[in-house]
Amino acid sequence: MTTSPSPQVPEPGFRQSVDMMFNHAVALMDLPSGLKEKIRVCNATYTVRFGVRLRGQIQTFTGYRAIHSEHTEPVKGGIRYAMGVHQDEVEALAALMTYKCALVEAPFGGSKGGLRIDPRQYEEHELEAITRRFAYELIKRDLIHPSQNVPAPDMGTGEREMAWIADQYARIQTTDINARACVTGKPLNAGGIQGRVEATGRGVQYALREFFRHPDDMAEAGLTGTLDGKRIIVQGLGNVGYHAAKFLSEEDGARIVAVIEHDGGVIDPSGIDIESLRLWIAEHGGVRDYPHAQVVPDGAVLLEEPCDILVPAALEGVINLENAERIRAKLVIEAANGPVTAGADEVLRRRGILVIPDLYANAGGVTVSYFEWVKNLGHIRFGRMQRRQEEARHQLVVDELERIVSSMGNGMTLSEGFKTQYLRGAGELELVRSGLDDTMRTAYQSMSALWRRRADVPDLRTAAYIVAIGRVAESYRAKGL
Ligand SMILES: NC(=O)c1ccc[n+]([C@@H]2O[C@H](COP(=O)([O-])OP(=O)(O)OC[C@H]3O[C@@H](n4cnc5c(N)ncnc54)[C@H](O)[C@@H]3O)[C@@H](O)[C@H]2O)c1
Repeated sequence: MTTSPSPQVPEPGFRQSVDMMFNHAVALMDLPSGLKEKIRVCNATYTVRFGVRLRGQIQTFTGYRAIHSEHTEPVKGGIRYAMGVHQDEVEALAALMTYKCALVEAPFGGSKGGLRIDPRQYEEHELEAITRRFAYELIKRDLIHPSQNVPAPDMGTGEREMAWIADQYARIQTTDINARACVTGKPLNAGGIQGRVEATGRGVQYALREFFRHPDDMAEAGLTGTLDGKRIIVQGLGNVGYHAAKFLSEEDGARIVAVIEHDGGVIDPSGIDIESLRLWIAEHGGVRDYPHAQVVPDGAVLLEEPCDILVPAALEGVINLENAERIRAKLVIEAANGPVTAGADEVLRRRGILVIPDLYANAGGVTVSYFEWVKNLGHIRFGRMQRRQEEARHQLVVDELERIVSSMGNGMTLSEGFKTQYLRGAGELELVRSGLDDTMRTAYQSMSALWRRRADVPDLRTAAYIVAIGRVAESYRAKGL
């Protein structure tokens, strides 16, 4: 492990970083400057403050819902529970949602929400009361609504919070037959879809598999072969990091050589057993004292260990101007949103370290959220065909889904993989995984092809932004502002 003094260079904030990445891309696009500005800005950010009586006194909470772009509605984006939540952060995350949805052709505009709270400080019944109150504030302003604004889980929230939100919506909007489609990431028994919990980590796996089918891109990173035996470091063993690490190690033969968590890191060059570590964290609240690998108190230094693939899957800004020169991965895949700052991005590029950008890498979550939303709106059950006569019914369902999707009038279609699997009578999980795989492969190909085709496009991130912004611009051209 190496250390060096921090350079005295100003680091842009998260929102400035996203703006800088956007600006790099639009500088290479032939779009009217007014339209560029319209696409860049966040349309609106709502701040709500509300009180909840807890432990005998009233506590006041602050929450946000940012709506970046309504070029397609509903707008979509997770709700984050963390102490660091603030307006700039939700606006940056909402902007990323706009570009992410456009890149993977999920028919949504971009939004994001957050509540400034440390969820670990509250009992479950307290969190339920706070979540229901926050949801109420958003519902009464149509900031949660099946056709207007559809949240999902993000850091600090999961199925449980989404179930409370869906239930709160149904209690208020008692006549809305589409109530279940007001939020995605719900538990199965509350209108969820199989494969949503794993979706973002699964998407990271599919993204890496597709990268390893592109020898020219691999050569840029100095990588050869397949995922088998590759050394991977993961930061954050939460929803995204855990599933990515689990699938990559169990199904692709990759070796997870280090894991970084909020209270430290663990390192073992021969490979870490992800299930055992996950269990330890669940029981002990962190990695400290984990007995089966070396534990390092300052986990962040493990970002700088040599590896083939670095998977930041926790916070934004963790690879920045302070440590970018010391990163020794060949490839960084941004499973989290915004883990590499705009300044660090340039340093990594200069040093030949390839970055697979967040707007693509973690798009698995919103992709499967789209399947869940369509399932809820269609009031159907995806599932295995029982009898021959059900074939005709399956075709009817596909036709109906196509009608729903095309009636949105944004040129979107159901993927061929999804339709084929559905007509074949595959189970819901197979359908979801095949649709996700299709989506991740197609999006990678569009991003990589543009990067290869245009000498002036410096990296995959800029290519991804150009593809995404081009689609948003096209939507404005077709429908007007
Ligand atoms: N959940 C999704 O479907 C989804 C979809 C797209 C993008 N993302 C992004 O992925 C990232 C992680 O989200 P998540 O849903 O997995 O959150 P999560 O809350 O499930 O997990 C986050 C993990 O990071 C750990 N962590 C917190 N601070 C840390 C630190 N300083 N160093 C190392 N680890 C730390 C936490 O202990 C936790 O295990 C976020 O950037 C989020 O926006 C999530």
